[in-house]
This record gives sequence, structure tokens and C-alpha cells, in this order.
Amino acid sequence: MRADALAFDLDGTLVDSAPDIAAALAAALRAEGFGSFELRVVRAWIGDGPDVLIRRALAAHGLDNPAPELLRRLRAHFDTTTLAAPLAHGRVFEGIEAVLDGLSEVLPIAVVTNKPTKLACAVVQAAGLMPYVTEVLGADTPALRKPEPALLHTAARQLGVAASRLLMVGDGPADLQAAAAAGCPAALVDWGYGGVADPGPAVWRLRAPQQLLALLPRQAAQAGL
Ligand SMILES: O=C(O)COP(=O)(O)O
Ligand SMILES: [Mg+2]
Repeated sequence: MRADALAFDLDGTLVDSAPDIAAALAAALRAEGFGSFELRVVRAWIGDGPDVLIRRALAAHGLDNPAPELLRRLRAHFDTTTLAAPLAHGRVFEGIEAVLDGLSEVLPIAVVTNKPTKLACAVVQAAGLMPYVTEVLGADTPALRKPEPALLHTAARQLGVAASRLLMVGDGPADLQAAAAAGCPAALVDWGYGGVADPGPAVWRLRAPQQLLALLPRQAAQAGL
């Protein structure tokens, strides 16, 4: 595989942030008088950004058409909790930091996430991963959200590579669909929040972050890995 740049998904790929997302969601729901949900349940709702997450939680409470004002308040509460403690309960996945540390010496790396940019930057910062990352691109409007290819097009442009040389590494269906739509190669990680039934033959499978080095032998050798 030849890649000249990497685009990493954030939640479920670089960081196990589900405990923080579940805590922020629970705090927002409780403030509005709704019950919260178990981590196992919330984990399966992650991947499409906080607005979709909140809608899924409300739908689970039987509210399929929530008032825009309620959605706005829940999202504001969710953001405040996240920004106050972006990664208080979660952690960087084992092995990620070493791989980013090595590969960032030899190729540019972007984070491409369905989190809004402000929240994504706070999480990347709290995770200690900012030094390895050239760009953090978040989905600040619904049109930017993966599976749309827009953020990957922006990442390729800003990192100065063709989309066909930008490897998208993610844990969910939106990551793979965005990569396909943008013309990027894709790798699916096994340690994330899942939801991909069959990634298809064109997608690489990673069971551990170190396996990325085998996909990029030239850069791994350059980085001395
Ligand atoms: O659902 C989210 O908050 C964002 O998810 P992502 O980083 O996996 O795109
Ligand atoms: Mg993800």
C-alpha cells in the first residue's frame, strides 16, 4: 500500500472516549429530567457526532421528534461537560501513541472526526496527541459529517496529497463510506465501537495499532520502527 498521509478517526480509533461521551450524555439528559443509559448502550450510538447521539438517546426514551430547543440545550450541556473534562474517564488506546510518534516523523497526520472541531481539539489535547497531528478536522455542520467525503477532501488538500494517497483509519461504517466516497484507501480497526458488518475486500483490517506499520513499510523503515 502506498500512502503519503494518514487520516485518523478519533472516537473508537485513537481514543477510547466512550466513558466520557456516556458521562456527558448522562449529565445532559439528567439536567432535562431524562434517565441515562449504560456505557454498553451508548458505545453503539457513537460515530456520527453528538447531535445524532443525542437524537438516538431521545428516541430510546420514545421521543422521535424532539423540540429544537431541547436539542440545543442538551447539546450545550454535553459540550460544557466535555470541554470541562475531555478525557477524564477514557484513555488513548494501547499502542497508538508509539505508532503516531514514529509515523508523524515521516508523514503528515490529520484527525478526521464527526465530533465538532472544538470538542475534538479538546480531546486530542487532553489525550496528549496534539504533537503528532498536523490538522484536526471536525464536523461542524451536518454536511461535513462522514460518510460525506468533504472532510477527507479538505484533509488531502491541507496535507498536500492526492486523496488516493491519504489512508483513512477508522472504526465505523461512516469512516469507510467517507473514504470510498473521497477515493481514499481505508483501514478498519478492530478495537473500536464497531458497526461494520462486512468491510469488503478493499479495506485493510487492523487488529492492533502496530499492524499499521506493516501496511506502510517504507515509512516505518524511515521512522526506524
Ligand atoms: O460520534 C462522535 O462523537 C464522533 O465520532 P468519530 O470520532 O468516531 O467520528
Ligand atoms: Mg469512530
